[in-house]
This record gives sequence, C-alpha cells and structure tokens, in this order.
Amino acid sequence: MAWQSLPVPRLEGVSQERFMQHLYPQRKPLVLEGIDLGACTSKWTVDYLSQVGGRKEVKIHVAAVAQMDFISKNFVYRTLPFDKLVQRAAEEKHEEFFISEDEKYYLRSLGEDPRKDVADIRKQFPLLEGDIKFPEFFKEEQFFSSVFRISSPGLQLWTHYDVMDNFLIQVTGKKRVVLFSPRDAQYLYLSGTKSEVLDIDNPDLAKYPLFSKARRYECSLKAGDVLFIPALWFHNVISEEFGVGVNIFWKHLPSECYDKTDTYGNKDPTAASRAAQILDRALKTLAELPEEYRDFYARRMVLHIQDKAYSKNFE
Ligand SMILES: O=C(O)CCC(=O)C(=O)O
Ligand SMILES: [Fe+2]
Repeated sequence: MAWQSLPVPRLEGVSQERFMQHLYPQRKPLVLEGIDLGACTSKWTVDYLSQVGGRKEVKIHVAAVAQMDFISKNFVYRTLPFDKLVQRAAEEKHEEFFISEDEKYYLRSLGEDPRKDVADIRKQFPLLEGDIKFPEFFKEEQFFSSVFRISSPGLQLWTHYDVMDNFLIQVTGKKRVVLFSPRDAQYLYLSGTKSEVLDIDNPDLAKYPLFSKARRYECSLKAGDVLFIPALWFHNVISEEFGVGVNIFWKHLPSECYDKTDTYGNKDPTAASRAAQILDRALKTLAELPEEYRDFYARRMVLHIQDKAYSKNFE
C-alpha cells in the first residue's frame, strides 16, 4: 500500500538568523539546501576517505539483509579498519565478508571510549576535519557530538528518536528519511527509544493496527542537504545508495537536564526518567487493589496526567 506522506519542507540558503528566530522555534523537521558544508561533498569519494580517513578500527553493524531488526537482532557487531569499512560499504558483493557475500554494513561512529566519550569526527578523524564545515546555527557550548553515518546501499535503520536536536548532513549518496511526530508516539509501538514496526512501507496491521494513524513525513536527501531533526522526532532511514553522512547533535535544553552518562544522545532527560520511575512505583501501589478498583483509579490517573501535563498548544 502506498502511504500518504507529508513532505518535509525544503528551504534554500537559510541564514543562521532566520533559522534560529523563525524556523527552529517551530520544532518541525526541515531540509536546508545550499548550506556551505566545505569541500566534503565533492572530496569524500571512496578512495579519498579510505586514504585520508585512516585505518582506525571502527565498530560496525553487519547484517545479511537490508532491514536491520533490533528485536530479532539480525545483525552482528564487528570491527574493521575505517578504510576497509568504506570500501566494503561501497561494494555490493564482497570477496571478504563476515556472514555473506552481499552483507550490508552500517557505521555509527563512536568516541574513543564509547562508555565515557561522545563521538566527534574532528577528534577521531582529524585529517578529515578541514573538509567539512558544520552549520554554525547554534552556540558552541550547545554542541554535543558529531557522528559518521556510513551505510551500504539499501540499508534501513529502524525508526527511533534521539533526545538532542540534530542536523543530519548528507555528504554523499541518497537517503530516504521518514519521520513521525513525537505526538504520534502512541501509534508507533515503542520499545525504549525504538519502534517495533520495522517494515514501515508494508506494516503488519493485524499486529500493529494503530500504526496507520501515525502521520508520516518524508524527504529524500541528496549530497549537500541538511535535515533538521528536532529532538524526540522519530526517524527511519533508508540509504538508497552507498552514502556518507555526518550528523551533529546539539543541546536544546540546559546541559544539566541531560543524563551525564549518555554518550549516544538517546538517553531520556533525567527528569523524564525520574518521573517514569515514580510512575512505576505508583503502579506497584495501585496493584494492591483488586482489578475493578485498580482499573478505575488508573483511568482517573490517566485523565489527571492528560489534564496536567499534555500541552494545549499542539495541532
Ligand atoms: O542517517 C542515518 O544513517 C541515521 C541518522 C540518525 O539516526 C541520526 O542522525 O540520528
Ligand atoms: Fe537518530
């Protein structure tokens, strides 16, 4: 079935001022065209990246099929030197492989010590730093991380949200991105930060009946495009070609709101995690009552939460 998609607006030559004053406060995804990204969009060929990017070991996802599945874990983690990863991801069939000759690769680069350090390609790939300019649309102190995203043709990354604002820079290759609003979380069958609905183009509606209610936003990214993904917006990404992306996460909230142990940009703000723990305690307390009473008081609590915490400002 062909889903009705809402287009993500595309805007050309947006200035820092226009973005910050008028567009950013709307908290909606946008594709920015014509941003000065430096020489990377023409320079970062497979040969160049494998020569200049170096031989540093990188941890990668390797999957036998294009649609990665975090539930059945149909992928494995392996390491390859960066130059090898780039070469392998750019070819359809591999002479050397881990699982199968047409296996797919996905790199999400990490910090030196992923438990303590955030990814910053300027630190991990210093020789490539001069080729890429990050859009200077937010204050330096808001910067969180910059992450390489390199994928084989066809690879699909599951629908998920991150807790930071994000510029996803498509340096080379084409990518389709489908987005869903945080307000549609109730239709996405979440497991943590990820949606269990993997096949978003052909979902199993017997299993996921509410999914058809989720409003689907869509855009195609080509080299040089920058997609603004506001924090909490869900995104699902298919690389239509071998491609290299870099994404920049930055803090929208004051630094102290974020979980200090988060190096990926996907741990919920501490106030949200604390509230979720308190809710779990409330649910345990409710369980002291027989079902009929538990149900009644649970429904009243839902109404109370809706009344007190839902925003009245959304369309
Ligand atoms: O482009 C990709 O490979 C995934 C992007 C993504 O999930 C992100 O930038 O947060
Ligand atoms: Fe993401």
